[in-house]
Amino acid sequence: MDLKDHIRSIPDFPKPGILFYDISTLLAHADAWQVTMGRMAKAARAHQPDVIAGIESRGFLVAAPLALKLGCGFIMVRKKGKLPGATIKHTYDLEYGSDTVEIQEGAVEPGQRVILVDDLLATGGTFAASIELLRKVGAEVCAAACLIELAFLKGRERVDVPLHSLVSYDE
Ligand SMILES: O=P(O)(O)OC[C@H]1O[C@H](OP(=O)(O)OP(=O)(O)O)[C@H](O)[C@@H]1O
Ligand SMILES: Nc1ncnc2[nH]cnc12
Repeated sequence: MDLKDHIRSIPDFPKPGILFYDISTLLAHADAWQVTMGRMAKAARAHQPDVIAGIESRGFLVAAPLALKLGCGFIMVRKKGKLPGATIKHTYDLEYGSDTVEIQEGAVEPGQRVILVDDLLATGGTFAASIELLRKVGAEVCAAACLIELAFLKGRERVDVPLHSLVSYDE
């Protein structure tokens, strides 16, 4: 199955000049979602993770089912101000705008193998910031995975762990 057949692209969202890759159509298609999660699980399993970390919000849609499929725990990398207790923050640039991600201290046991998962890799700022946060709380980030890679933005160069993407766009 070609997953691209199930991903819509919408010009000029959320800003002029941005071609937005919309996974709503893929998630709404039972077979396409099943195939997506099967492929991601196959790539992820090889790294023998203890924990799957998902990035808010679209990343949760992929990361939480992946954790269930692999029998791993799931932890959240969230936008600022959403997590209770002691947290660590990092601000970074997006393809459109900027954001701050946050993780709870103690979210992982020191040395636990964590795979970081998001729906889409654009400039790589979100992955790079989240990897930094996970390391600060003692995780061993063994891999990263996403459904869509915008290869022309070269975000992969900012990710210093093995990165799996299921679908790649060159423009
Ligand atoms: O590689 P980058 O340039 O950092 O961009 C990728 C990030 O941008 C999108 O999130 P967005 O901030 O739109 O939030 P959402 O998941 O809550 O929709 C996407 O889900 C990734 O998390
Ligand atoms: N072009 C894009 N489409 C969908 N989500 C994104 N997140 C960052 N860039 C994006």
